[in-house]
Amino acid sequence: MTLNTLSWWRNGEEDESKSSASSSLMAVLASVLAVSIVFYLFRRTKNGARLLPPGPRGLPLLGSLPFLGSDLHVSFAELARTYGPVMSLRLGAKLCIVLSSPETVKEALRDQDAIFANHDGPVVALVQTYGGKDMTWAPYGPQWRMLRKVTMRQLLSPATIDGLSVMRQGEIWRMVEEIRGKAGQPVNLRELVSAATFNVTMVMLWGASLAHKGEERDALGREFGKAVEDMVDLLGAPNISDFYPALAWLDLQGLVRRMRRFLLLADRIFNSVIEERLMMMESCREGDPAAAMDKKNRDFLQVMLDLVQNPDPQAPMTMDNTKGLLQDLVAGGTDTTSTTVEWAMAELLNDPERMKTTQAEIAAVVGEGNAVEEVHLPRLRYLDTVVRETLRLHPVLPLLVPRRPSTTCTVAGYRIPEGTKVFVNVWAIHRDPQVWENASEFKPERFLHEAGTVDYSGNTFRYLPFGTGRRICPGISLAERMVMFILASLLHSADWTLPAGVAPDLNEKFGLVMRKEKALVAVPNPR
Ligand code: HEM
Repeated sequence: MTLNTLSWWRNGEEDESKSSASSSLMAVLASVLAVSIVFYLFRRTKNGARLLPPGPRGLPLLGSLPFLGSDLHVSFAELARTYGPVMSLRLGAKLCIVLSSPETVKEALRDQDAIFANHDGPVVALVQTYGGKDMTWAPYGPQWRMLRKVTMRQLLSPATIDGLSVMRQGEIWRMVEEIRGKAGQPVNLRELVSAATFNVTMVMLWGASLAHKGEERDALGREFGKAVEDMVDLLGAPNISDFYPALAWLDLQGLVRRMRRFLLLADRIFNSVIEERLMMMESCREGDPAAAMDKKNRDFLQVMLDLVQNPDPQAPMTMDNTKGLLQDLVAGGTDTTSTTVEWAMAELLNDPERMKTTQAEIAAVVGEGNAVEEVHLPRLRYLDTVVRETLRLHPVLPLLVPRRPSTTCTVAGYRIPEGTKVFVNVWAIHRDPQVWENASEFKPERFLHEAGTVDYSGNTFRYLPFGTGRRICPGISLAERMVMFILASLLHSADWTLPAGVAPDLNEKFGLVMRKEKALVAVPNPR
């Protein structure tokens, strides 16, 4: 093209004066080109990084989109073998970076934590959260800080979590009853566990409003639980609007429309529980002692509404923030927890010896015939390693929540431009044979030997099931407790086997939350 352009200039040369004008113009063009090159090189040198990270070239307009399989984490891991632990590629119009080693993640998310503190949310996330009024999708800034502080201090603090243990226990014991009633029959463990997790989350969120509602509350749980699962799938669905932001207004796949339908349902439920609670609070103020809520056992909703009504001047909380946080806690707390339990059960069903070891420990700590209680959990050390190993092989968010650097920066000597979408391939790091011995094997014992060196804190960059840095999951201690409690209760209530003729399978299905491809079905045999 350059040659053609130049020949176009030459074709126009008719006499000497024109030729000299043309020479001057060529000189000007050459100077502009030279200055641009120097400026370009200088910009790259100033950032300390000369180039974008290596990566596949891709096609014009489409980038690498046509070449990626449906399991994005696996495609990224395969490409990283060729291009290295910092890789760049285009997905449609979007420049993306993939980090796939403990060193590069540490350099980005710890050493440059503030730059990488924005999540890069999909278009549908803003619809789901009243325009980003929640914590997960809020940009890193004052609103996020306020919501994070409130959540850590008031909702997910050890005191609040302890205060709600009786409520959790009640729900899990109901699940155990259901299992006993189905002895010898195949049970869909995904449905059972996600219903139980959802009920536990609901009682923690607005338990006081559910205390007397029996069947009505179970029906609500089923309807809302299924809707939340679909909503989480929508958050992870590939969306043309995310790859080509200029086309977002067309909503070509109708994903925004689907998210709006979910929001209508969520809003109806949130508004009705909030209105009911506000009426309760009003009666309480008017002196009706039956309406007063035990201060110690306040559920999450009560804590949030108290904050809306008596705002902390440094952290003013609005009704939209309340509903946004409810969305975060429902989405963040249910699917992640039940998916982890399902993977752990799938691994143990695949490994009967380790299933026996786990059950023997639970029986020794809890006692045959007794119900599991949360006080038993700290003594279940082997079960703890089973959970850690499950989260290593099956990190529920295999690419974490993508980040968006707020300024151009450098990782491993490469330039990471502001505004790119940065994926952290935790799945690949957790299965990297250079990082883990016998990386693809399920060996919980490795965590007995690694005790104290590998934890959930996000400071061990080869193990990041809850992420790292400022955006690390705020629900770690609740998640740990719920996963352990549900698993211990399942394993103590029955001897589980796969249905006759069914082979163990551990196939994954990629999504924001990575589930088993097929729901796990198993038979609870009386012990
Ligand atoms: C096994 C269960 C869970 C796993 C594996 C998990 C994992 C994660 C991960 C990987 C992130 C992203 C971190 C990052 O970007 O670095 C995250 C964020 C988050 N999680 Fe969890 N999580 C679990 C349970 C929970 C629970 C029980 C809650 C609350 C009830 C919760 C609430 C959140 C919230 C609100 C965020 C967004 C934080 C922010 O943007 O600042 N999660 N979680």
